[in-house]
Amino acid sequence: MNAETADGAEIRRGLNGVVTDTTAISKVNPETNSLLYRGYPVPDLAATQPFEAVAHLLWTGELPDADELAEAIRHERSHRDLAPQVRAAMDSLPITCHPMDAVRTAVSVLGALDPAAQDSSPEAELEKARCLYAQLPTVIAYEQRRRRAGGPTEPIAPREDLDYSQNFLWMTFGEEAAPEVVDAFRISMVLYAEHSFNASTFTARVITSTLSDMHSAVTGAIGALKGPLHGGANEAVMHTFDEIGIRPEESEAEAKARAKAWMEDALAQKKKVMGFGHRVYKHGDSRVPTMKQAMDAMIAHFDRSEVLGLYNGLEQAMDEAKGIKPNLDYPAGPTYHLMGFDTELFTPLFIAARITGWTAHVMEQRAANALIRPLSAYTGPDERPVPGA
Ligand SMILES: CC(=O)SCCNC(=O)CCNC(=O)[C@H](O)C(C)(C)COP(=O)(O)OP(=O)(O)OC[C@H]1O[C@@H](n2cnc3c(N)ncnc32)[C@H](O)[C@@H]1OP(=O)(O)O
Ligand SMILES: O=C([O-])CC(=O)C(=O)O
Repeated sequence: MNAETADGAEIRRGLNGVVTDTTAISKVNPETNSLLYRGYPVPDLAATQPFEAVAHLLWTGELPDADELAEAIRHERSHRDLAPQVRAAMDSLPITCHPMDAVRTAVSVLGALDPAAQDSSPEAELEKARCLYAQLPTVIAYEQRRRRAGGPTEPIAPREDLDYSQNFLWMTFGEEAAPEVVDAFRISMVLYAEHSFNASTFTARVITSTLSDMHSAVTGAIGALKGPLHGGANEAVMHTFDEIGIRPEESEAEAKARAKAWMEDALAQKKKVMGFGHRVYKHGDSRVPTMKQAMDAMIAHFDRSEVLGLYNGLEQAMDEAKGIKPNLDYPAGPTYHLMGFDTELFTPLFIAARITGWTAHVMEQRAANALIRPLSAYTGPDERPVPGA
């Protein structure tokens, strides 16, 4: 819904359609329904690359060669531990708080503890990015365990013999995940890693543009990601599935019929259903086919065809009624559910992936900074006297 100011300037609400800057990090192309990270098609990266290589690509602009990848893997594995103050801060929070609040707090503490927090040189920023990416799985896995334990608990220590995805699942569940599960998890990380000027990345760039520090930018970005119109949608998708009812004894067709009826009713009530629609993609999210394949693999692995019934029922009814397509959060939610994560942990998993994109944007913004400060059209009262002045 755009408007005009009194002197004819156009107002683009929500910055809809406004190009605010350039970026060399990723290209979202709704015309061809494609997404490139540094020029590489993301489905091809998801099919072939470890998440460790994609992180390196986003930060440096190039895929690592064998030596660089070995070094990236070594760095990630040796920077997973948390300072005791981080766990103490998390333990001081009630488990009734949302895990996004706990992760946001942990990042804030990590920033406060970092002796290089105010050093924004490219070398210091890259090191901060790599450390945050290595530490966030430890934070998130601990938050999952703390919630399940009902309060402070012993974390499961990271294992240096496991890669990023294997170790993430190990620290969360205390057992080695099946290779199919590890691969689906890795794919989700690659797909969630980066998406140009989305709301959370833009938030990180706005904060950086004031010459604030990287941890502050990431803390703000987490706040932006939490909302259900953005990353919070993956959690909201699962709440929809729960509201419809997940019945493992049910056939795929029965589940599909119930989901279709639920969606028809929701749309008749003019509800917004999370996991559908996108500001940029209007003909489908480029990442959904790859994530759907990963979800299908989990459905087959855990033998849960009723989840596919719910998925297809909602998608079909939305398409028939409004032609609105699913976004990445739609297949990601049920995938994380099947892997065993609590629903409230889904958006923190998005953080673990997007930390790579956010920090790449912080570095790009800083390298060619301009304070981000748009204008507004004033609609309050005309000038008037203060009583008694
Ligand atoms: C990884 C990500 O962050 S992807 C995004 C995750 N967010 C969600 O899934 C939340 C649900 N989706 C939405 O709210 C929207 O599609 C957004 C916010 C993502 C994009 O929205 P915008 O580009 O601002 O479009 P807007 O919200 O104006 O929608 C345009 C029309 O489609 C409808 N629409 C869009 N999405 C949905 C939806 N999920 N359910 C029902 N109707 C929808 C709107 O009601 C509107 O209809 P109208 O013109 O009759 O009023
Ligand atoms: O691009 C957006 O607006 C939201 C999105 O899909 C993402 O951040 O991955």
